[in-house]
Amino acid sequence: MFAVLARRLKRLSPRRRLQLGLAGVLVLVLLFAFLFIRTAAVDIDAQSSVTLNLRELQKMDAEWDTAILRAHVGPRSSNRALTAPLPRMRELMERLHDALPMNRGPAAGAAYDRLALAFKYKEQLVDAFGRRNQPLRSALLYLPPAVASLKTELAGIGGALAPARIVLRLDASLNDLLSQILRYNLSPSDKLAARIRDTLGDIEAQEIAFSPAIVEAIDAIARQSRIILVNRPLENALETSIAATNTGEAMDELGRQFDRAFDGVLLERQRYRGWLVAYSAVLLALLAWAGQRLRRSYRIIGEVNQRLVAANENLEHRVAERTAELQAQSEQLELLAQHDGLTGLVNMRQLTRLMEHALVRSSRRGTVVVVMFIDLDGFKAVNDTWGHATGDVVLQEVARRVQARLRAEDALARLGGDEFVILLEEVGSADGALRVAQAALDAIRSVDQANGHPVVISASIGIASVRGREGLTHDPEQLLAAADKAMYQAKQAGKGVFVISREAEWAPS
Ligand SMILES: Nc1nc2c(ncn2[C@@H]2O[C@H](COP(=O)(O)OP(=O)(O)OP(=O)(O)O)[C@@H](O)[C@H]2O)c(=O)[nH]1
Repeated sequence: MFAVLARRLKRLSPRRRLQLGLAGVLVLVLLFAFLFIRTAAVDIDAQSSVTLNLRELQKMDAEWDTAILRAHVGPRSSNRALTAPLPRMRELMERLHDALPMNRGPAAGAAYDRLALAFKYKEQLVDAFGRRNQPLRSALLYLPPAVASLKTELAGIGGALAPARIVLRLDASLNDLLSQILRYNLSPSDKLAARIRDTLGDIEAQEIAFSPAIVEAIDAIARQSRIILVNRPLENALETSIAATNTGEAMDELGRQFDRAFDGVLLERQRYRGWLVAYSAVLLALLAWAGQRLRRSYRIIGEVNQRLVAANENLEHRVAERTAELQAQSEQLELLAQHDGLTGLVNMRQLTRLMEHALVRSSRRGTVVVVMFIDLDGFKAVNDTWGHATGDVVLQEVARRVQARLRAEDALARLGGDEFVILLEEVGSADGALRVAQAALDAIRSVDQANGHPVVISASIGIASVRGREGLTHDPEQLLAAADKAMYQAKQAGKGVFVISREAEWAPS
């Protein structure tokens, strides 16, 4: 699969590959961020806060129950003890409500709703309980001392005015009432209530025999007794209902739901941690693979680079060789361009250049430049008799022998065919020039055989010269033309001689 992927990637343009690479890196980073956030997404503080709130609520609820019990059985009533915890409990309920989103699913919400309903109901019941408890506590506190006080009164002046039988009966009824009320307070029942009512009726029936003060005391005792009769069972019923609200169980359920949610989050975090470890391992493997590819690429680049350097050195070597060859060829061409191929003498082009330089030098130094135009005599006959090859040998031999008679600084050129030119510089006198002409003539005449064939040749030589500044007024063509003209005169004079141009100039003797 990797190979197929790599092949497909290779087919893409570099720009597209770069875009894909960047997108890949982005996906890897996002995936890493997602996994990391999932593993870190456990707010331990929030969880602790929920647990603490719930515990505090449970504690306050238990204390509330204790306060209710105290109000129920205790001697005094305290409505404040029943209502004081309510604001804090409401606040805790609010906090738990705010923490509900930490749960997933509807179970925690339902448990919270049940608890809220139970609390609301319990609050109403406690409110009603408080309203009943107040007069009941007062009556219960009132009754024993009131009965004792009345009894004392009956034993004193208040009883002295009434018949002793009635006083005794009222005293006994009061004793019954007190014990019945106390029993009723502990365990109310309809039967006991009926007996208390009977006792009360009996007591009230005897009022007529007593003073108004005693009547008033009896009425007050009867009133308080009836309050106890009415409120005791109601209060008991309210307390039973309060106990039945079962807020404790509702809180336990809500606590279980929160614990389950927290456990779920913890499990999820462990699962994502596992994913994160696996992801990191894959990422490391990818990085190792990329590193290996990179190393391989560098190695290939290094090898290619070495080969390029070697090829470059080879190329430089070949270029140097080729340049040297071209240089040699160029020099050869230059040589060919300046020399006559048959005799190796300088040609017309080079002769012209040599003459230009010689004329400049003579004008500067005031010396004489001499040009001798040589045309062979009888050469055609050699060609015609012995062939062109033999004619060539004659030309080469003429060149060699004339050259041998000249100074190193003198020049001998072949213009073509059987025409040669001698260039002399710094010629002291006309005699000197004539000696050279004679030597050349002798050298040419000395060629008497070629290729084993007998040959007879001579030469007609025309001599021209120019001196000092005059040289500047002459160019090579003029000087050569003057020599050529003189050579023509030599031909006309019968060949085998040399003629000096009439314009020739010589150094003053
Ligand atoms: N072998 C040979 N012959 C050449 C060459 N160049 C020219 N020739 C021949 O040289 C001869 C020159 O002719 P001419 O100068 O009239 O011959 P000549 O017998 O010396 O006659 P004059 O100059 O009138 O005395 C011709 O036959 C040309 O064909 C060459 O390079 N080699």
